[in-house]
Amino acid sequence: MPGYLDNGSFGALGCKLVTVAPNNANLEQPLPTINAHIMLFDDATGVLKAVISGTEITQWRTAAASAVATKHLKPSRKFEILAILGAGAQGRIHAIAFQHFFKQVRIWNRNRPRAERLVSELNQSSDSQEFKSFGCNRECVEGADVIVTATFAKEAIVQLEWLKEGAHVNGESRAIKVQDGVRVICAEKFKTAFTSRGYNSESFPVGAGLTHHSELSESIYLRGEVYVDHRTGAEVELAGLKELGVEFKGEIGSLIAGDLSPPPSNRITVFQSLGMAVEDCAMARLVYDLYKTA
Ligand SMILES: NC(=O)C1=CN([C@@H]2O[C@H](COP(=O)(O)OP(=O)(O)OC[C@H]3O[C@@H](n4cnc5c(N)ncnc54)[C@H](OP(=O)(O)O)[C@@H]3O)[C@@H](O)[C@H]2O)C=CC1
Ligand SMILES: O=C([O-])C1=[NH+]CCC1
Repeated sequence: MPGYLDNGSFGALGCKLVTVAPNNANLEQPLPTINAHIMLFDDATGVLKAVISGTEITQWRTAAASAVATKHLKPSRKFEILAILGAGAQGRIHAIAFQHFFKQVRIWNRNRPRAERLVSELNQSSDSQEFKSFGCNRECVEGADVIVTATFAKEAIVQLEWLKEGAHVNGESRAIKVQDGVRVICAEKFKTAFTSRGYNSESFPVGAGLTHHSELSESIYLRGEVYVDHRTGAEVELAGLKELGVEFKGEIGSLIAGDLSPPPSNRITVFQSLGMAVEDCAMARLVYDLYKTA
């Protein structure tokens, strides 16, 4: 993921290399599923300045982007309940980052003991918020003001009729349309991981029109007001949604810049996050500057 932040005093030129290996969580000694490194270059000379671990940066900057999207899409709403689907790395960091704006944080995970472990960890470190694990995704979502989906589910795990009026959803998983003929060459050991995500050929994953509509039901995208982080990326990576007739209302950056107004507060809103390289570049630059002044 190459990126360039064109800013005189806070410029950053970088490239993140990121791998996704969903089976890492099942290892005897579990490893993060998403591992990353960021190469940070001098933005004037192009000289390499640092190679920075990007695993935690990816976790935090993704939750930060969702928080900013939530704030700008729902500027006047008072929140009480947050529902997080997925108790992996993203679920955990979203809970930590969002907790102060909610009275109750609900966490659902396909494998419930993992949600219970996370809830127990979070309750120990907080005395004001209530963290609660849920065994049923519907119960977790119903009544929530804000929902975060952070799983590798290939079927919808949130339905439109479960959402209350004015709810906001941060969808982390990409809705990928793999184009016909596209092939990703991957190591033998990752084949199981791809199979478990719905790809089913010897040469993984073969596109052949495969549409991965991610975690939200199509009706949520069709009835909600859908915003993205990066329109150009969304046109490609969310091509399957566009074909369904989903309209991307705009980028979160345009709301922040004041070029767009937030939708009426009673509308269901969706931030479909793709992840942007400039987010990683900005974070790498911050880390680098802190390191140099420490
Ligand atoms: N938009 C962005 O910028 C970014 C998006 N992401 C996305 O966020 C998501 C989570 O990533 P991360 O937290 O790092 O991954 P983790 O491996 O740490 O967590 C994965 C989570 O997904 C759950 N899960 C896996 N398969 C399924 C399934 N078929 N149905 C329901 N739940 C499932 C796991 O549950 P269990 O414990 O039961 O296995 C676990 O809760 C991924 O889709 C990833 O691509 C990640 C980084 C950046
Ligand atoms: O933006 C990102 O780094 C990622 N998005 C999905 C997996 C990793």
